[in-house]
Amino acid sequence: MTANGPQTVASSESSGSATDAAMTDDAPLGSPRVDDAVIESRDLDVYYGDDQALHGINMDIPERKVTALIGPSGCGKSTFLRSINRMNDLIDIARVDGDLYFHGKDVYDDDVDPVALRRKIGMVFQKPNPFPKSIFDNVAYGLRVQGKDDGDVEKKVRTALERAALLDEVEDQLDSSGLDLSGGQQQRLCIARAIAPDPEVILMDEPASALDPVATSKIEDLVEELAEEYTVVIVTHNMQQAARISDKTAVFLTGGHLVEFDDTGKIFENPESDRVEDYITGKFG
Ligand SMILES: Nc1ncnc2c1ncn2[C@@H]1O[C@H](COP(=O)(O)OP(=O)(O)OP(=O)(O)O)[C@@H](O)[C@H]1O
Repeated sequence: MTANGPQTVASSESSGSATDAAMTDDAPLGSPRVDDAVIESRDLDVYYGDDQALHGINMDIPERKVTALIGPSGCGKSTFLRSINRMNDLIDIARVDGDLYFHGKDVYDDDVDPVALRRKIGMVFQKPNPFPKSIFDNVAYGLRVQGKDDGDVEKKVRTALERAALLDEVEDQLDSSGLDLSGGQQQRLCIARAIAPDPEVILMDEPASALDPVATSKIEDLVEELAEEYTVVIVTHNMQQAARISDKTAVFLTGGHLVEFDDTGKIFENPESDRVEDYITGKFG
């Protein structure tokens, strides 16, 4: 990853239609654009009915790094996350304007199949939500939908469980219900389910907030390991967690504005924005 200096713009062949919006007054401080971006958001607005939840979001998400989205409740972190793999399509009143590129292709183009997109950009939710099926069948689910044959499924299920740091704990009980696992194990099962179809990006919406400290620490270790193979975007309320595990941090503030986006060390040690500093130091939010 090559970060640009504050308020600078790297040329991006993959998003030739994008404007230099990062240079406008609304541009976030820091480095909204990076050279090895896999996801590029350009002037992204999201509305729920008449209410605008996100305003002109410009952000490049680097490949195989952890990008954390932080900010006070209701500032639009989850909305932005759901925009990336079009989960907002499932909310009737949600509407998206602007551009969201994945490898240079706008995911909102008419010819993009959202289901295929979500195989490339998987998601893990706040509350572990295994299907009422066996551990094996939970992880195999997406592969079977893709029509993989049984031998392939078996191998990929084991690989996914291993990558999710769960295989050792469940190897002898793959036929038991996923619902019988502990909360932390269930969340790792959901991570295995998300990575089994071989996505490139994993979106995580507060994946550890329902877990105890030990389970949280396992998920944090796992997130860092996953970034060796996947691009990870994680929403968290926990600033220490963002500081510990992410490479880049985006700070959203009230009203749905991205105020600052930069290397995590910079955001936490020397943010450009006074509002971000106040938020980080707990003066509000
Ligand atoms: N399904 C929805 N229908 C209508 N409004 C919504 C919907 N989801 C979110 N919103 C509104 O959009 C704004 C942003 O919400 P969002 O959940 O994205 O924020 P957030 O930063 O993730 O909050 P939190 O940290 O509390 O999860 C809020 O005003 C919220 O009320």
